[in-house]
Amino acid sequence: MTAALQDVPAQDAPAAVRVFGLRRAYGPRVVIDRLDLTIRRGEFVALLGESGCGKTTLLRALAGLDPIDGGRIEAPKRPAVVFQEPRLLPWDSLWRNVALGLPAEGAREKAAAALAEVGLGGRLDDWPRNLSGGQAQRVALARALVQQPELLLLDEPFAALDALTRIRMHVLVKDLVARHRPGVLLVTHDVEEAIALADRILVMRGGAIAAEHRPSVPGLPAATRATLLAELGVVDDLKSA
Ligand SMILES: Nc1ncnc2c1ncn2[C@@H]1O[C@H](COP(=O)(O)OP(=O)(O)OP(=O)(O)O)[C@@H](O)[C@H]1O
Repeated sequence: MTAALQDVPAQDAPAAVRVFGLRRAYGPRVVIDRLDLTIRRGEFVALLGESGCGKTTLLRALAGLDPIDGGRIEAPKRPAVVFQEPRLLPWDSLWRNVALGLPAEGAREKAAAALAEVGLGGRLDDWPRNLSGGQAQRVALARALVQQPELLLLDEPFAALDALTRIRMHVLVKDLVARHRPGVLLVTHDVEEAIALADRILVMRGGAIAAEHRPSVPGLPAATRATLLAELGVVDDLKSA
């Protein structure tokens, strides 16, 4: 990821992923249906939607973890993924967990730099069992970032953390994304989290992107908690939100 990208407005940045007419079905049940989506480098996109609407299915398809049944996904590079659970290998030290999949030469140095970026620079030779939930998630983030991804996929990575740790992680992730400029797709159930982090909030319904909000662009409709809750069907209409 180049420093020059810092200066490129998000709408002109190269695409981290483009999705055209995506379709994914489990047997007769069509979960994703003609879904289009572009995420640009440096753009932080949050994906909200009712439970079971297909958010994780979309993320796993983008990650290349599951097959697709139609349409096209164009990503210049393999995306990195952080899940709700850190998924660290208990028998490997922290630096080896981060360096997993890197060429051996320079792996420890790269892992050390990534761990330093998430505030765990002194813990290279420590073990996953000695970490708190928040620290383990930091290692998972370091493991994703060390790949220098152009697209970072986050599947409810903060959902299992306590409220204060979650806020600390928000600050950290925002900072890391500002520095490395991957495109980000964050799947979350947390409307406040989406508003706090995202440049663009997408609402998924009926297998596709049903609505889009931009919390921070002056002159455009604000993505407020109320509009998003109404969009998600949590409240009946905007007046009662
Ligand atoms: N491997 C599978 N086989 C069959 N059906 C599946 C499979 N995985 C997911 N589904 C179904 O596909 C639909 C979408 O699931 P998915 O996990 O993508 O939703 P989600 O929006 O991420 O849900 P949540 O917010 O609860 O995590 C659900 O109805 C689910 O039951």
